[in-house]
Amino acid sequence: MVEQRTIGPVFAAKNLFKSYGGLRATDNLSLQLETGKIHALIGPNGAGKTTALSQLSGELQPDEGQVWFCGQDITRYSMPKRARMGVARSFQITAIFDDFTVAENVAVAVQSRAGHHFSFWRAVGRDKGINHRTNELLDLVGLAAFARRRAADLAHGQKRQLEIAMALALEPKVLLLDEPMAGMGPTESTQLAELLERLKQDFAILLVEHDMNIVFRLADIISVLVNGAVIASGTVEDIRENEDVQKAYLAEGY
Ligand SMILES: Nc1ncnc2c1ncn2[C@@H]1O[C@H](COP(=O)(O)OP(=O)(O)OP(=O)(O)O)[C@@H](O)[C@H]1O
Repeated sequence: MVEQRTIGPVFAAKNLFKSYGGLRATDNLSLQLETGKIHALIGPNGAGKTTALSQLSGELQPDEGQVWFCGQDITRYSMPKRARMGVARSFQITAIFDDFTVAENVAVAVQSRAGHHFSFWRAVGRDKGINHRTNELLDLVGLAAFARRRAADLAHGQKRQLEIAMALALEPKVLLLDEPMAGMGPTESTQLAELLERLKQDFAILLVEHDMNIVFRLADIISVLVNGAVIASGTVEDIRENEDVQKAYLAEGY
């Protein structure tokens, strides 16, 4: 678990811009993430959510602006470097090995964090420290009962739980979650929402999510993107009542 707390924002985007030809996909985007809070980024299709997330994770460089993590300007750092520092993007940096068991997948992630990248064939499953941490993570995400199951045989929602366990193995401070509920039924979504509620006290979380019920349930702060720009930012109540937001969503036929 992450014990260290940072006062103020752990992670911040400052005045990001990104254009594709004449199209401004990110238009002066600023936002802040704090430990213990879920900040949801919402907006109609094509509003620029994925483009924004990619600049935060390091997959994409902004044309202008900065990304800060724990007081450090990380704008020019690659995605792997940011991940090593503690900025985890789910669900794109974690690749599940289908033929490994659930526990083996988590153990590989734990071991890679511990720095044994090249010896995992020999040591996975034999190192007590790694096994202990693996079991802790499986408990945390609710997969302890499935530890010995082949990863390929998990249900869709359980794979998402496994991906979260693998992301947590890297001991991040920031979780950037890219539509975690996509493709899930109501029961699986509810389970994942409960997991995020359990996790949130220890992390600064950015949630890009289409499912408004989930957003309204989980978010402490919501920022609404339209044409790459934040048109409103505030609490669930602020955003529900905001006329510009209602118009933007109505225009899209929501
Ligand atoms: N590589 C690219 N080249 C050109 N245009 C792009 C590229 N990536 C995104 N865009 C455009 O930038 C805008 C924002 O796209 P983005 O995928 O970030 O939106 P989004 O809010 O994530 O959409 P959705 O909710 O549909 O996933 C869109 O108009 C999109 O067509």
